[in-house]
Amino acid sequence: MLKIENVYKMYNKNSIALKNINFNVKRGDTVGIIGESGSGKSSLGKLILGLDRVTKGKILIENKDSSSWHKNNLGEVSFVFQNYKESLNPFFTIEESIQEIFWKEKKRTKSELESFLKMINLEKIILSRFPHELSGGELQRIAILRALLTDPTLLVLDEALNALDISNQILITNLLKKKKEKKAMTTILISHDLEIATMFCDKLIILKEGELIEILNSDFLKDAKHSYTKTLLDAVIPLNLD
Ligand SMILES: Nc1ncnc2c1ncn2[C@@H]1O[C@H](COP(=O)(O)OP(=O)(O)OP(=O)(O)O)[C@@H](O)[C@H]1O
Repeated sequence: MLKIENVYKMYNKNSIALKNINFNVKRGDTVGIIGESGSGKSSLGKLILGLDRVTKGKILIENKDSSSWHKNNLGEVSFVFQNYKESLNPFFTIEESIQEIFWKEKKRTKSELESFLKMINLEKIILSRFPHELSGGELQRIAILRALLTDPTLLVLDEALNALDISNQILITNLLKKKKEKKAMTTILISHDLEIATMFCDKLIILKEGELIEILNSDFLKDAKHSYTKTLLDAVIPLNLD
């Protein structure tokens, strides 16, 4: 469903954020984009979402250019960015922010809203609160819930699990897995947290200084060839047991 072909991104003459990136993602796959700070992860995420233009190359979603795809299929692409705190209107209660998702449809009942909150381990009391009255982890779960309620075909999560404690990370990844199975939702998880990425993703795209240095199947992490990938993986999984 997603094809990244010879993609380059330059913000100015002297800095190349992405160099010749090539990979494909199948419908329903969960792919992690991994790399250290400044390696180009968010740049790639924005290009996939059609929020920014490639300098060279092509990004196709369902064979349509990513920049036009999301305009024609509004609602099918969803994302949660690292600045999730700004993703909610500060003047809306959490109830209003969730109802906003259904502006084209009938408003959801209180008990439906409560069951949505239950899925992300939040109490109904949250509904009447404003974003500034929630913790970072609570806000992040609301941002993910809102993204999922749009029923996306493609979900891009940019460092969207990092304010969650481990039990909520597991809860959210299980919720995402269910959605993936039910709707064949494709998920791109941008993260520097290799542990969560190896747990959750089918495939890992490793970026270093704007270059794709390795594509790894999560079931075969031991096949990592690049020394940088091995060092990264060694920090979370002892690979040298055999
Ligand atoms: N709008 C922009 N204008 C100019 N340079 C940019 C812009 N956005 C990103 N860059 C530069 O492009 C490079 C890649 O940035 P990017 O945000 O994609 O990295 P990242 O891997 O997501 O980093 P982090 O993990 O810190 O969020 C960096 O050198 C960054 O300074």
